[in-house]
Amino acid sequence: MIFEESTDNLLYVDSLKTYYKTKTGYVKAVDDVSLFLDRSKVIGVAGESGCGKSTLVTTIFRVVPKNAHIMSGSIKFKGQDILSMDIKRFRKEIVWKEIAYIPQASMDVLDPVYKVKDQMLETILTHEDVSKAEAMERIYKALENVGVPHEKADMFPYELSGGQRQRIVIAMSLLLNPSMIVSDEATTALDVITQAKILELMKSLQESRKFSMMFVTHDLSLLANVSDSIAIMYAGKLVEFGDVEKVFSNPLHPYTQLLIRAIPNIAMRKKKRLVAIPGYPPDLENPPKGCRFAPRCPLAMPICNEREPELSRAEGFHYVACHAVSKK
Ligand SMILES: Nc1ncnc2c1ncn2[C@@H]1O[C@H](COP(=O)(O)OP(=O)(O)OP(=O)(O)O)[C@@H](O)[C@H]1O
Repeated sequence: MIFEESTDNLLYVDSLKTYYKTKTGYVKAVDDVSLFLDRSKVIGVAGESGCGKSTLVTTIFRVVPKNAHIMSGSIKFKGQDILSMDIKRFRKEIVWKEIAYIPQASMDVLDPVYKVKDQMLETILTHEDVSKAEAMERIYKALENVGVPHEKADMFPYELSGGQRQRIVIAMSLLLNPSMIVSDEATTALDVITQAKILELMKSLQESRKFSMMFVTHDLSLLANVSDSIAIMYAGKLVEFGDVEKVFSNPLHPYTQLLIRAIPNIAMRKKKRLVAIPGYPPDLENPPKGCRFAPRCPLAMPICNEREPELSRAEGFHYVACHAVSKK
């Protein structure tokens, strides 16, 4: 247990291991990950495709594929272990009501054969004992909050644009006033202008409604303006975790440094060339013995190929798992 549990923690993930069983072994998709999210705060989880972000999210929601195994660890929400909770109770009391989900593809939440209002009604009526009229009033208010006209409630999802659908999913996620929203690449499929608007909307709703948010993305640049803390994942491991200002102004892990240097900056473009990270992430069925980033790391030392670095505190709320940093 690296982080001491506190009453400020809304979500507390401790030493979580979620592996996928294959014909030849186990894919170590989330491998000993610990992190926390405080009440009314935003955590950004970033890393390249395949580093285990979605596996972390599906483990929290208990919707992992059949071949996934939670090997060890725990996830606490408001102090209660949600992995060992009875699944029916979890679905009734936690999903949507306490933790809501905004996925990358809004169609994963919106059923194409039902009108928007019918899906929103169902979300309310399966969890709460309110009249249909009351529920409709809440739906219109929720749509207003995300800038979608009332008449769109009578449409089918395919009659709406991608941005409108994403706004509706955001409205749906807030219908039951959850304490936490998990957004998994929720803006990735949108054009940059719509993406910026949706991000702004999510941030302003988060500030006014004071829910916590886990914002998962492969695009680190999106996190600077929305997050309070940042968790960087690499090949199933958490390699850096800390206060957003600290991570952006003083990235400690060589992988985080490269990720930040890979962010395009229009103002800097003439002076600085973008740096692509050489090589590929390892095979998670047979990851390297020591640090999983060592084969791509410009600072790798012999110990990095031998021993796995542990996440440890650098200073204040800033943690890193790197032998080169702990040697400094
Ligand atoms: N059902 C599965 N069976 C076996 N391996 C899987 C399964 N689902 C995912 N994986 C593997 O687990 C690892 C983590 O995948 P995951 O989808 O969690 O990563 P990610 O960071 O969310 O990637 P992306 O951004 O591309 O969605 C990858 O190596 C992936 O190939």
